[in-house]
Amino acid sequence: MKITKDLYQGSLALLTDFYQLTMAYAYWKSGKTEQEAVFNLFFRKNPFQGGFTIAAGLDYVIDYCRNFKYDQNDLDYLRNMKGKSGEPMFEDAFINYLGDMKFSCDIDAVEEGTVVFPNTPLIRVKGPLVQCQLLETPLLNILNFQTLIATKAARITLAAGGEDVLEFGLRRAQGIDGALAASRAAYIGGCSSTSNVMAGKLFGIPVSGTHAHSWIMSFDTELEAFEAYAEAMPDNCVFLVDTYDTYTGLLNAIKVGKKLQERGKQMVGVRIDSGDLAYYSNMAREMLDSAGFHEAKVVASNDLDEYLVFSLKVQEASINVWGIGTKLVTAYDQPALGAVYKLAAIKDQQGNWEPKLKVSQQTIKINIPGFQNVRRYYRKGVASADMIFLEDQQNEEKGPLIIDPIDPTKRKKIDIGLESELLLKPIFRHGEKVYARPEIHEIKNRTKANLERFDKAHKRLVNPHIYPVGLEESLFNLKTNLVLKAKNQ
Ligand SMILES: Nc1ncnc2c1ncn2[C@@H]1O[C@H](COP(=O)(O)OP(=O)(O)OP(=O)(O)O)[C@@H](O)[C@H]1O
Ligand SMILES: O=P(O)(O)OC[C@H]1O[C@H](OP(=O)(O)OP(=O)(O)O)[C@H](O)[C@@H]1O
Ligand SMILES: O=C(O)c1cccnc1
Ligand SMILES: [Mg+2]
Repeated sequence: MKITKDLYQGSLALLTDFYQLTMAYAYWKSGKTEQEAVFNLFFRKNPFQGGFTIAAGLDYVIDYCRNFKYDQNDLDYLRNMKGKSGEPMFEDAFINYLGDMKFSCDIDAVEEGTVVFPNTPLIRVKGPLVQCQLLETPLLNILNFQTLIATKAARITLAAGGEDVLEFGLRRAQGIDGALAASRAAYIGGCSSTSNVMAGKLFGIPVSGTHAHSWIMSFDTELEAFEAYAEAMPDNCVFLVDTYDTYTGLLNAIKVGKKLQERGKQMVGVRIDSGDLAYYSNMAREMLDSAGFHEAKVVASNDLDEYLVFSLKVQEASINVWGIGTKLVTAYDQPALGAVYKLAAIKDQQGNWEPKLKVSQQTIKINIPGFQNVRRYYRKGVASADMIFLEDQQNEEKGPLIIDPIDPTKRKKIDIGLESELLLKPIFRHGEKVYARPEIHEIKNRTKANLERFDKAHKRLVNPHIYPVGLEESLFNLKTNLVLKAKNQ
């Protein structure tokens, strides 16, 4: 297993776009490597046309930054890179500089499992320009995917109304790493367990599983297959009842369930993986109930997503547990979040922060300049607005006005004295971790608790009400002036 061994145990410093290294070299040649900069990572639109997003991936980022070091193999690889002329791409002194580089940034981030919205920084990286730059690609790689999948899982589990959702995605996930990261993020987003045993081992996620059609097909009869399974796994019997005929399958499951009872064991439930899931789940419930198996679960699977879960609920299907794979772990209807990482400010020779702006014809693509933080306000315990502000201009007493970054006619006055919290928490200071990494179960609980603090209107699957996120007035003015200045250049 050379590939996986190299992937997970070697240095990940080269897991980056080559242009980060060409820029790093050019920064070094220009004497700019140590100039202090601040970058923000944010996305522009909630995925799946939804009304919210769940932040995930920070724990990977922490690992990545703590281990950020070019090892000898990395340096040799770079030393051997040749330009078009056949000359080495990078001077030796630069390679040595990379070898000596020690991660020394300040990082502030939104904790995993937090509900987040477009345009607010999920991560703020402050430090030497070259280090901030080199972190762009890996940070985006990690956070884009895990945040996307955690959000998908949250949508699905909301649709399931608190019932168990089992993540079954490994076989159709985007490769090995995609599968592992997806299982982790799906758990954070609200799934109860994963079928991916390695994810269970690596992340401490509960693992669960039933059995496949092949198990049934390997016997002469379905009944024999159920009996043999019950013999082998008396405490873990979820019988897959649809291999031949679901009605007969249910009769067989009940027969074996009764035998289990005689042994003092309980059948956990049945699984239905084809056909009309509303019709067959209701049939299963009725048959199980009349046989006295009131506690037995009806598990359903087969190409499910949040919309089908919602529809099956409306149809009053008797499903208690949802097995969901492909559409969850591949984020089927939106395969990328589209978060970006932009320079927001740089320190000038005098040590003053100079806000930076990337202009664009599309207003949505103009970044928010300056050294920012985000404050979330709650009214009677319910989240009511997020304010992006310049960290050195906190003014709590005033009762700020927030202005929509895209449509400045949308404004909201925040009342004085509302409960509030800062969303960006200190993670690293001068390269040292200052954040206690929470357990994955704690993160999952945060997702649930966070979602409960938002109005239903933001959580519905289609046409959600847009949650207000705005720029504090002085930040809005700064941005507007910079845009006007840039356009007049
Ligand atoms: N009551 C229902 N309402 C809406 N969608 C449903 C309902 N029951 C099942 N579905 C969905 O309809 C699709 C049916 O899939 P498909 O056409 O592959 O049939 P199938 O039953 O899986 O067939 P096969 O037995 O060949 O696997 C699946 O995505 C399934 O989740
Ligand atoms: O449908 P998903 O959400 O991806 O969930 C996982 C699916 O994987 C398994 O069968 P598989 O699809 O491999 O075979 P089958 O459809 O022929 O049963 C399982 O029975 C589910 O149907
Ligand atoms: O345990 C299961 O039932 C399972 C696991 C993976 C994929 N489909 C089903
Ligand atoms: Mg299938």
